[in-house]
Amino acid sequence: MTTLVSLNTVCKSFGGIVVADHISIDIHGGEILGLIGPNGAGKTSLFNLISGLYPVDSGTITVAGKPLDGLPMYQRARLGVARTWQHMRLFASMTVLENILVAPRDYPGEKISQIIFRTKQINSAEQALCERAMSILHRMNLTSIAHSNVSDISFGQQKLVGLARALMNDGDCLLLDEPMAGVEGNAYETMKTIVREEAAAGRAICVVEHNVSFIKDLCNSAVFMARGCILERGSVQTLLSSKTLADLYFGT
Ligand SMILES: Nc1ncnc2c1ncn2[C@@H]1O[C@H](COP(=O)(O)OP(=O)(O)OP(=O)(O)O)[C@@H](O)[C@H]1O
Repeated sequence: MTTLVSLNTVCKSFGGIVVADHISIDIHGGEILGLIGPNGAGKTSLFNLISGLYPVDSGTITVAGKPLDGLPMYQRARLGVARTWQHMRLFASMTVLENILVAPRDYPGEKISQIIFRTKQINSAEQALCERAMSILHRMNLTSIAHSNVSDISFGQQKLVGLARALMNDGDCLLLDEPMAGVEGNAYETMKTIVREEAAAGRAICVVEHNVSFIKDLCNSAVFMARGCILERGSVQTLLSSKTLADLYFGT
């Protein structure tokens, strides 16, 4: 198995709050790794460090062998780091399709010289992006709402749009931050299917999720975090059958 995402002794503190304390994790292509732990454990912070929202204090992160150190978010996205957000961050006044089209890895026509001299290529690249976005929506059974305003669709559909936007990156690393929170019914099943398909396509996927049955269903293994530390890595079943970890997680 190829290691696609690698964190090596990553540390990060905000003042006195330690969110990452010498974190080392490898995620292989095709793997779905669950990241579980109580509120405030540092799970989302880890995603923020990988995606470049915050710089690490020390340690290294590589994706497909390329170091991300010091790179801003957009350059990490270009290297194949894609993520969803706990609070979706969709553009409320835009359509579903427009929300997805903001997120390819490269935009055609970013340079003024291309816009002037290569209009045809830009048009066909934009057409290809549009087709790609529609094919992702098709996989999610959402083509009928492609032109709906994103604020007019259901919460579960909005969560899927957040995932669709991340999939536009087509990268090696997919970070899913609480994809199932508030999602039920068809959207829940679709989310599971798509995440499985993306792993089967060889991506390294990490899921932060409090929905334990989703994690049990989907993840090959899981990491248990608390107070910025990894306490244990193993199967979800094993982690949750540990009384110490269950006590920490559920506060029982
Ligand atoms: N930018 C920041 N500045 C200061 N403190 C922060 C910052 N980001 C996160 N924290 C703190 O770091 C700790 C870990 O937060 P984080 O969101 O990573 O936890 P989490 O495990 O994802 O929790 P939850 O399951 O509730 O989403 C929390 O105490 C949080 O308040």
